[in-house]
Amino acid sequence: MMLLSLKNIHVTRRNRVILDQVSLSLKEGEFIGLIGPNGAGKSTLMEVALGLLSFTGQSNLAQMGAAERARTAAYLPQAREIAWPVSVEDLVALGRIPWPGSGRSQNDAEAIDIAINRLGLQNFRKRTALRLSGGEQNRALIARALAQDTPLLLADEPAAGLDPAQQLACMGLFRDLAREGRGVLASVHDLGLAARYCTRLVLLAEKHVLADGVPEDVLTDAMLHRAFGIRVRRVQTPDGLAILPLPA
Ligand SMILES: Nc1ncnc2c1ncn2[C@@H]1O[C@H](COP(=O)(O)OP(=O)(O)OP(=O)(O)O)[C@@H](O)[C@H]1O
Repeated sequence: MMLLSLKNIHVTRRNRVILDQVSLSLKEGEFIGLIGPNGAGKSTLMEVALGLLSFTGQSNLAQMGAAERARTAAYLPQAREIAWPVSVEDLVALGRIPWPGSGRSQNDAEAIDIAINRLGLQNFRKRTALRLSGGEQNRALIARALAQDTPLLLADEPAAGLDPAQQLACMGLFRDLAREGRGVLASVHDLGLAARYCTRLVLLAEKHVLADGVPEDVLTDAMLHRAFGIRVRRVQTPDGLAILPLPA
């Protein structure tokens, strides 16, 4: 089933064209890594998809009412803001707001437990989220998105600020969610993580989708040089492809 359908997206910010003729679709079971240089428009595209920014073109999510959209797509924004001194458990429970019971039903309790366990936050449950480290707060916010229990998850640089083990756990979690039948769109800067964990990569640069396909077809020398101005060293490991960026 198609979960996300963006067609001919055009975005202008402060009289500057940021995205032009961008189309992207995502089906259940896919974990798409959105890659591209700083400023390419990855966050912009996610905000547009959710109807949070004005644009021309079509987004199936932006066409939905707020309640339906909140039950279809969870969103981890790039700015990891926790506004109040709530416990991790209460923060994660906020993900349940779109559902009947607003955090207090049996379903809510189960979804909150699952999210806390999958992010390894059991020992932080009663802690004030504002007093966690940056990486721990990030995991709590991913748990909030997971508790929303939506078929689609949009995550803006979910692995940013996580230690290497937590980066692997985070990417592994998203891969598992896709294997369980959800769809995940996540912006990723680490090309090796993107290559190993994503089912598909979409490379945004020069206002367009420069490449869209399986990782080995997108991460070509020519594309990486064009989009990032780098060359790379590739190492095949038993765990998949490792990519070392090098100056051109
Ligand atoms: N509030 C804003 N007003 C005007 N321009 C903006 C605003 N926010 C972002 N931009 C511009 O839009 C472009 C795309 O930004 P965006 O944050 O979507 O890029 P990105 O690919 O997510 O980058 P990064 O990898 O650095 O997170 C950039 O050129 C940026 O300067």
